[in-house]
Amino acid sequence: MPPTNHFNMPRASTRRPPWPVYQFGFGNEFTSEAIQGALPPHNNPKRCPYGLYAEQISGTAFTMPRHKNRRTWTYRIRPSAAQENVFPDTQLATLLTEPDHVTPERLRWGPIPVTNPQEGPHTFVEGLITIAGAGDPADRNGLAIYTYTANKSMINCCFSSSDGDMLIVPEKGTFRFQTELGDLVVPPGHIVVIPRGIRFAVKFFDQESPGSTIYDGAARGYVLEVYSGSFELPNLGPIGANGLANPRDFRYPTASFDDKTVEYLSITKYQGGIFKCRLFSSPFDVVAWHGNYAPFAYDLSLFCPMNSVRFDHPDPSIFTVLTVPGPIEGLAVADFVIFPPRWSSQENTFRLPYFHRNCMSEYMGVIFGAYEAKDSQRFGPGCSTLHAAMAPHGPDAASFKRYMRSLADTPTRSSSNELAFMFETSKMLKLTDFAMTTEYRDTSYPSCWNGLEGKFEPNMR
Ligand SMILES: O=C(O)Cc1cc(O)ccc1O
Ligand SMILES: [Fe+2]
Repeated sequence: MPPTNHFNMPRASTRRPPWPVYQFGFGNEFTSEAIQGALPPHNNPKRCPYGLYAEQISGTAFTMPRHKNRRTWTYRIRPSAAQENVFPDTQLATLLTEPDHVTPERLRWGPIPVTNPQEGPHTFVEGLITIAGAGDPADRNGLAIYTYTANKSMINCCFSSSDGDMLIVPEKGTFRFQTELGDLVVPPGHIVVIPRGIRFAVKFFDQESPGSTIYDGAARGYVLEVYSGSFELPNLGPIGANGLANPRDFRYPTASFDDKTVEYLSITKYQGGIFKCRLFSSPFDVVAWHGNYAPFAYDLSLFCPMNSVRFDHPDPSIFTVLTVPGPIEGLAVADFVIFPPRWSSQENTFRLPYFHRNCMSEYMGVIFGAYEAKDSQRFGPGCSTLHAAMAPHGPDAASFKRYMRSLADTPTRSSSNELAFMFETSKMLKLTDFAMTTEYRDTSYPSCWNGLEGKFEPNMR
C-alpha cells in the first residue's frame, strides 16, 4: 500500500513503487533516460544514440532571459512532424472557449453527475466543459475555466492545448496522466499542470494493480487554463525562504515510452477551436529528455499554511499555491489558492471569510468535505461558485449566525478531510451558455444572504 497523507489519500509524492518514478524540484533543469545512454552528449547530434530523432519543445521565446527560459529536448522514435493533415473537430462543442454571457450575479453550480452531459462513456477530453473565460488566446492574454467528468480512459488518443498551460484539479477519480515526458499519477487532493503544447492522455489508475490499463472509472474535477505566462511559485517576502508550497514537493515525470505503431487520434485546442489529426504511432515515444519545460504534479497536503497568530483574518493570498503573474507587479492573471486543513487561533477575530467585494473574480470549488462559510449541502465536492469582480459576498446567513454563537477564541482545527480551492483572476469573466443554462446551476444561490438583518445597537460599544 502506498503511504497516505493527512487527507488519508494515497501519497503519490513518494519514490517507492508502485507509483511511477519521479524527479523533484519546481522548475528544475531535469535529465531523464528510459534506456541508459539514450541522452546524447549535446542537444542536436547528427546521429543520436539508438538512432533516435532529436526534437526541441520551446515553452518560451528563444530569447527570453535565462531565468524565464523554458524548453525541453526530446529524443524520440519518430518526430512529431510525422502526423496527418489537421481538420476542425465538430464533436467537442462543449470544449469551445466562446463564453459570451455577462453578469455580475453571484453564481453557484451543483456537482455534475459523471454521466452528464455526455451521456454514456466519455473520456476526460470529451467531458471537458467550458464554464467561463476572458481574453483571447490569439492575443496570448486571458484564461478559461472548465469542469470535467470522465468515465473512460483515453486509449490511442491524446490531447494538447496550444492556447495555454492547464492546471487540473481532480475532485473524484485517480488518473494516470501519460505525457510525452512520462507518467504522473494524480489522485484527488493533488494537482497537475500540463504546459502548453505538451501532448497527454488521461487514463484511469488502479493503485492495486498500477501496471494494468484500467479502461473505466468515475472522475470529476476542475481546470484552469491561462493564455499568458505560466504557473510560478509566489514570492514569500517577509515569510522567508520556506513555507506555503515548497519547491522540493513538486514532482516531475521520468522518461517512459511506448513503441506502438497503432493509429492515434491527436486532439488539439488552438485559438479556442478544436482540431484533430491522425498519427500512425504513439506520440508517447520519448526515450530520453532533458530540460525545464515539463508537466508536474503536487500533493496539496504538503502545503505549509501560514496565518495570523494573534488577531485578524489575513487575505486568502496567504494560501496561494501557484500564481501566473501579469505585467503589473502584484496583479496576477490568475492565482491558484487553497483553503487547507489548519488551526485557527486568532483572538477577538471573525475567523470566517469576511464580507467583501473584490476587484478580482473568484471561482471556487470543493475537493473534499465542506467549506467553512457555506452550506455544505449546496457547496460540497464537485460544486462551484463564481463571485465576479466587485460582487458582494461572504459567509451565508446561516454560517454567519452559527459562527457568531460559537466560542471563537478557542483554537479550532478544521477537519483534515476538508479542502476547497479558488481560481482568482484579475480578468473580467464571461460565461458560456452551458454555465448559464445548465440544470446544475443553482439559481437560488443569492438568497443564501437573505436573513442577514440590519444590526445597529447605538447603546452598545
Ligand atoms: O470568498 C471566499 O470565500 C474566499 C475568501 C476567503 C477568505 O478567507 C477571505 C477572502 C475571500 O475572498
Ligand atoms: Fe471571496
